[in-house]
Amino acid sequence: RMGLGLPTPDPKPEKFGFKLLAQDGKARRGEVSMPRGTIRTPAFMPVGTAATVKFMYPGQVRDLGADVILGNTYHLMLRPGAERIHSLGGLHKFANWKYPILTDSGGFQVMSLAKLRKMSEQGVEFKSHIDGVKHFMSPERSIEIQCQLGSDIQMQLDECTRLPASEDEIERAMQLSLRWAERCKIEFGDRPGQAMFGIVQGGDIPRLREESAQSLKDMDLKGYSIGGLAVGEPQQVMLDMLEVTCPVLPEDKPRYLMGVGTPDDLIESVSRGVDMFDCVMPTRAGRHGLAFTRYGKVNLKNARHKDDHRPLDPLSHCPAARDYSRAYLYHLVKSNEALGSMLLTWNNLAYYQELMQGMRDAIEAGRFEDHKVEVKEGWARGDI
Ligand SMILES: CNc1nc2c(CC[C@H]3O[C@@H](OC)[C@H](O)[C@@H]3O)c3nc(N)[nH]c(=O)c3cc2[nH]1
Repeated sequence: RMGLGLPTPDPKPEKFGFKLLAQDGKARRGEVSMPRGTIRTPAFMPVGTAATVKFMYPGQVRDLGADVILGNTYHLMLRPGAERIHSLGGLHKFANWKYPILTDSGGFQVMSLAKLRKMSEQGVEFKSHIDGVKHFMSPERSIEIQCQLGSDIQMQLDECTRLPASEDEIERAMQLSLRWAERCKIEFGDRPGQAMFGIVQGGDIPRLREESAQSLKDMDLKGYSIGGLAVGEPQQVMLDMLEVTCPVLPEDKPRYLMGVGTPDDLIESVSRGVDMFDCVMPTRAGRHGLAFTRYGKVNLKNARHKDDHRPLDPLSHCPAARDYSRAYLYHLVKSNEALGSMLLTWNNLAYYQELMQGMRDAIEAGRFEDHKVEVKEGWARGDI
């Protein structure tokens, strides 16, 4: 891959596992291994919601250093359908991505996208936002769908509370999610090469975060997601909840912060003990003319780039950052040309993977805090 450290191809691991390779303060360098491959952590997982990382070829995503991508149960069960993907050989074959895939359980999307929902202890009845067809999503059904997709890392069905919310509301949803985690664990059963992660809830209430994390730890799961964050709360609240949650979670299991985040979110969360991340930010921002670089953000919709012959970043490994002028990118974005979305998505995913590689190297070298300062100074310096 483009100058990004190749993972040492260890013999095909039969079982899902996590190895902690180095620590620097609370920052962790590790490896999540499974039959389809190894995830180098801290890891950023590009989002491929509808079985595609938008405007990217799978090989391109891989060449940037992505060890794993995301799929989404809610979207794929509605279209093209989990049974259809299963009969076509599963999601890896369908999307031509032979490496690990992590799928979300659909809980988040049911609450944010579906219409006419009816929640109960049993599960959630909802109507598709695409064609209005009625569906029922239970913990068991979510795991069944993720198994039909062939997902390597599966999520429990949970209820993610939006913030701000009352303590009672947060507690109710957190307790329900714990009961659903138990049911998902039973449904998932014994699959040595795959994992099902529990999802810590508890909103912005430390007591509830600790209770959720401790209860999930007692279930002895293969990995732990931290949910219910990046739902509108200030960054400091999110970081405070990480300070409360990570110390309760087992050291020897991966921790995945869902839906996060900006480059600053990533570096601050790694320094508080998070291993895995997913976010639509780099891909969605790319489609809206926004470039992430080592010099900070560059908004290619801004007329100040009209005559700027400089590339986004001459030091980047990525052709999108090196071989095209800002003036040209401005022109593509203003003309709503597909190549604009393609090049900015490519640049942004390249930057996110470079950011993660830099953190992995810094933790191994025991210089994470210094590295954090250097990276933030680069953003502050602004444009080259
Ligand atoms: C953006 N902030 C955020 N996203 C979140 C997601 C969806 C991520 C999933 O949603 C899609 O991106 C929006 C991708 O497919 C991704 O896998 C969550 N999913 C579950 N099950 N539980 C949560 O508590 C949760 C919290 C989130 N906070």
